[in-house]
Amino acid sequence: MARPRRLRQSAWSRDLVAENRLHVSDLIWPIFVHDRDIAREPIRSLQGVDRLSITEAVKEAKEARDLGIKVLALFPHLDERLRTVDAKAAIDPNGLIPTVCRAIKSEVPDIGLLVDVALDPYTDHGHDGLLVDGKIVNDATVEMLIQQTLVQVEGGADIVAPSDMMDGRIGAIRNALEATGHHDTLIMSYAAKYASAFYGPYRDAIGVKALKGDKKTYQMDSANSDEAVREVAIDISEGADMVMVKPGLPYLDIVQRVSETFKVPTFVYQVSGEYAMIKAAVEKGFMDHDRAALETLLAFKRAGASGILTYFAKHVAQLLRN
Ligand SMILES: NCC(=O)CCC(=O)O
Ligand SMILES: [Mg+2]
Repeated sequence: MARPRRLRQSAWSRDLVAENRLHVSDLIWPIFVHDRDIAREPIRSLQGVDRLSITEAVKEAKEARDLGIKVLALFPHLDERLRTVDAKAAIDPNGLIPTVCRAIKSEVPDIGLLVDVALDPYTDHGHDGLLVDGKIVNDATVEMLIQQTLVQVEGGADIVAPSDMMDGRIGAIRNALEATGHHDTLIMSYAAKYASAFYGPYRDAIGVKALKGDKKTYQMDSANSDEAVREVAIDISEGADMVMVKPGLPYLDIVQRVSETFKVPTFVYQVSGEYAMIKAAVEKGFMDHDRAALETLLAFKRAGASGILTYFAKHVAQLLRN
């Protein structure tokens, strides 16, 4: 008689036949850095996540490296006065992110640094691109993204991750990297990024106060799946080394479809709202923190993800080590 339960009868037999496993090297840890003189500042909507000073970010990079985490993703929280309609702080060679990259690379050269390429932390309106007459203008934004890429790469970033969803930016960034001798810089494209309600706490983390309108003219419509395949195909053809699907859990079907269709390294971002939901439910006593975190991360592996950006990364790296 077929008794699938035979294989489930003990921990050792379940482990023996497990089809997927979560490893610390699957994790990319996003951290928030600010330009203030405060070592750590809690983020109200992201329990357990703080904005860090540069010194503190270097300390965390060392701890992450020692835990076996391979890559940190860096996100800036800028002083209000540096957010402008032209987002010029994004292309400052001595800006916050290039400075953090230099600081981390000088003390922890063996951890990979992934930087975001998008204008939302730098604009006064909170959009990822330049806003002209109520519209996000594509090609002028791409020119800015090229400059933003180059200052970050010159600061020491290893992976650039355009999260803006402008058309043509992967090709333009790849050409600029080649033309400036940065042949080895990796591009992880946020190729299928959906206009999502789950980014709320992230906006709080980077200090976007009042987003004007929404991002539906550039981020994808959650109704669509074929469109994700077209977006990924374009970004690969333009020179992306790795692609990303975002958010994570509500888009597992897209993760699976992209990884199966293209066979390129496919990453997934377990975004701030997904993290915050688990934290809130745990706080209410509705579920177990570590089991919920590990189960969601394993689900991404099962769907075919090569790696996961998650605010749980450091904690889970500690769990996996024990
Ligand atoms: N470009 C990075 C993000 O938009 C992160 C979103 C989130 O964690 O909600
Ligand atoms: Mg695209």
